[in-house]
Amino acid sequence: MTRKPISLGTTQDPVREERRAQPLARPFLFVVLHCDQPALGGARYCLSEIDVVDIGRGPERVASRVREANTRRLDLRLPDGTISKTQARLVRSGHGWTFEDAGSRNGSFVNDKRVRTVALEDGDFIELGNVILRYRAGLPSSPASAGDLDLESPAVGGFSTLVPPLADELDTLMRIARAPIPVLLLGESGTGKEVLAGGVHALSGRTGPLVAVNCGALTASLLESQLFGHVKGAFTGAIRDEPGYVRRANGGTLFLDEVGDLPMPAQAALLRVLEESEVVPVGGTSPIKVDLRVVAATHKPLDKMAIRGELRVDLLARLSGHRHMLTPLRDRIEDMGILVRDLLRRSKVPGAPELGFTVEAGKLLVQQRWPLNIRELSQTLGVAAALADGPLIESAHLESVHLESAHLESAHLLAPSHETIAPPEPEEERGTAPDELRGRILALLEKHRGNVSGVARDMGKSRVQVHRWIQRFSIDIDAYRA
Ligand SMILES: Nc1ncnc2c1ncn2[C@@H]1O[C@H](COP(=O)(O)OP(=O)(O)OP(=O)(O)O)[C@@H](O)[C@H]1O
Repeated sequence: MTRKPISLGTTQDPVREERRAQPLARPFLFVVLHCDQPALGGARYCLSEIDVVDIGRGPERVASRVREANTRRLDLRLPDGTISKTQARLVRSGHGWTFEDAGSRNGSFVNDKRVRTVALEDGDFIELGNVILRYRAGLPSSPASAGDLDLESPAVGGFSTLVPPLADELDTLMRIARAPIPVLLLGESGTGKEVLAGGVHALSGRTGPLVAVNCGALTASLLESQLFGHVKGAFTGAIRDEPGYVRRANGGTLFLDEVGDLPMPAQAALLRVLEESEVVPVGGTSPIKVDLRVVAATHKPLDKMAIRGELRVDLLARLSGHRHMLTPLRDRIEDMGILVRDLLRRSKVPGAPELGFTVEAGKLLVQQRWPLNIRELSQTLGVAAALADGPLIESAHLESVHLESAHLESAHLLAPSHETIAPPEPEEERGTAPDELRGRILALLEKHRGNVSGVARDMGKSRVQVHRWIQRFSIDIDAYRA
């Protein structure tokens, strides 16, 4: 009988070996955004094996690596009529890179300044025609994430990124997703934890449903019934059997959203389920087995909460099979093109033309710090798309970005950083509580019969700002126009 050789961990499998390799800091060039054609998404090119990058106009975005004598050249073609055939060149100089305009028709800009030759610094934005590129001097990347990547089409739930260190973390999460390991998603509000929870479920191969529980909304008196269900007649009003969240997720994924808001009694109850994999419905007598995969998410600092006694340490340990920290949008600006493409597609009215941006508006998008992350970007684009008069969104349509982000940013810098991973909730208007502000807007909409310009005038605010508030407070404006 022949025996298969047993792997001792020192495998010859090149894919595994590659994944194990330590990340190295490598230079990258990103195509961040085609302002007038955001549907083109973005791309990244690793510069570590390259001496020169030539950039110019072409029929489509395509990069080819060529070796000529002793020079390793990357030729990058961009589909933009305002870019010259020979637009610009990046040349390796010592440990860094120099940008050179090649005498282009419309000029080249680095960080908003027209340039001929300039030594590039980490994070510099390069503007060529309608295309915004970015140079990063040294991003940690494994051999797998150091490859060139052109992302024209989206990937499953939240797993798309051009940024190498994020790609490595998401690759780990994708592999974890297929095992029944509990996953804890941490990150600021609006970074996409819920979207990623959906992605983890989709990749898990589990055939049951994804059931989301908003932990902050569990009520103490109904807790057991909400989680574990009840039998008919268990209490007044229990007119039929109810399975509850946990049993509904049987064979699928239980998503514990805002797990940092879980009341103490619920923590004990959940811990029991996770340890024993069975529940007893309220009014029931025997335990029922459940097959669960748990994904939890929060923007709160759970470790600190556990130290302060606000979260049970044993529950935290149970939830933390694999921890994944989501990156704030400001630290993955290179993904702006692929995010904008997906968000615009989602808010597109059927039959309406594809929207793009003027270069000025595109620059605003990549220069903001987005304290409320992808949610804020999504809302901003929703309003801008509604306000755009033609095929291009202009800076004026993104006006609220200047106002609110700057406002929140200063609030964030002053906030005590130990209380939350996230920036604080937005101040609606200085000195105004959200309910009060909502009431004021409703009264003015009534007065002006749904005319937003009238409301804006009375409040001394821009129309864009009022539209944002209307969207945030879920006000049905048509009801006032009738
Ligand atoms: N990768 C993505 N691509 C496109 N849209 C995204 C992505 N990630 C998040 N979004 C959008 O951003 C918004 C916020 O996402 P989500 O609710 O998942 O964030 P969150 O981190 O769970 O927020 P919170 O902590 O406030 O609950 C949603 O509208 C979502 O559709």
